[in-house]
Amino acid sequence: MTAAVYYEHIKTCKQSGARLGRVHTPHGVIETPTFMPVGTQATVKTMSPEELKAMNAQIILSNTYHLFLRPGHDIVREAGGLHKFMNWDRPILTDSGGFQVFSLSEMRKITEEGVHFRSHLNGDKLYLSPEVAMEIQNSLGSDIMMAFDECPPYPAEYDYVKKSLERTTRWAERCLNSHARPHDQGLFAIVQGGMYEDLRKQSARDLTSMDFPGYAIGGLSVGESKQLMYEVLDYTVPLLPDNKPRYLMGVGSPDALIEGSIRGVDMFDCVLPTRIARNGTTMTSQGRLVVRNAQYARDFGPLDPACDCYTCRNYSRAYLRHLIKADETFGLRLTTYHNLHFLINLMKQVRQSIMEDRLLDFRDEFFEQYGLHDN
Ligand SMILES: CC(C)(C)OC(=O)NCc1c[nH]c2nc(N)[nH]c(=O)c12
Repeated sequence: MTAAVYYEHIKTCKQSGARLGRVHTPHGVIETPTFMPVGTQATVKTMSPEELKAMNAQIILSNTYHLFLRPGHDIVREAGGLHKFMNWDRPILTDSGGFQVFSLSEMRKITEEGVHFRSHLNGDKLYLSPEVAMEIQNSLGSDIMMAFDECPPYPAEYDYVKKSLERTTRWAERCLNSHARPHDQGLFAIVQGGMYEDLRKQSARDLTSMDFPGYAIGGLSVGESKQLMYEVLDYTVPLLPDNKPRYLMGVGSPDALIEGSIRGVDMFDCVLPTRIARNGTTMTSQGRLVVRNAQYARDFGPLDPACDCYTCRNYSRAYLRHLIKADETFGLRLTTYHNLHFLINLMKQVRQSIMEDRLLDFRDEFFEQYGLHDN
């Protein structure tokens, strides 16, 4: 019986070492490298499933922590699972809640068993552990589940990071042992280890010895410089098996997506495109454009002349600026649609460049146009 989630290598870019691949899941095949729109509370904010399909979103991310707190994973299970609940029939990846507990909730206590914390919504005393995180993700019925981990703060002392990654490894084993549906849900382990090379190697070695269907790199994009993040990737990605998907968590600026792909990463997620859209900041082929700025009041051209998305084909910068200034929901929808389309289209160009063995050339062209000369 083949595993529910497996990686198919298509080719390696002769110029950059990046790879073209497919991740097979129970709800469909994902062409990689790919960017995953974030739908934390069972919706990619302001987007309908039809719009996400129109822009060719292949897979979306949702969060165990948030759905555990609200509406409760039992309701989602009774609805027939997350795909049915949110009317999305393509792949879903759920994050495990570990990271969100540490970044969202107060009054938390970490023990070997798990984490006691208070809901950031109503202060209720709650508990998450590897076993509970697996039970929740089983109820959600996501195609790819993440192991329950601790993402240490940055910066963090060597000893703290070492103890934390060793517990994260023990938690990963408990997730593997309590996985009820390994044949229809793929469980990815999460490599931690902060910015310490020997700890990243220890985490990768211990987790890859347990043979998970896929591996994520956590604990990056936590405030470190991009150069330091790329350095950590340079020595961490090669430690991961080349026949399994590699997922860099929380990373999504255009340059980081290209640099991560060059280093062999297959999957990315980030709230950036949806979050900045809601305050009128957009990603265009000429770089970031804050469409709410006064200079666009009488600019009747498209947001991005080089873009063929619904927003750029039908509306002007002046109209978008007006909607955002007037706090009109439609404005948020239009900027969100464009930003997601921009990143999804960027990854399509990355895959095309890998196919043509010219990803480094593409990076230089993109950086030049996008105004990223300093990288
Ligand atoms: C600050 C942002 C969110 C941009 O990045 C990170 O924190 N990056 C790390 C990260 C994101 N999501 C995760 N999920 C889990 N289970 N573990 C993690 O380490 C992470």
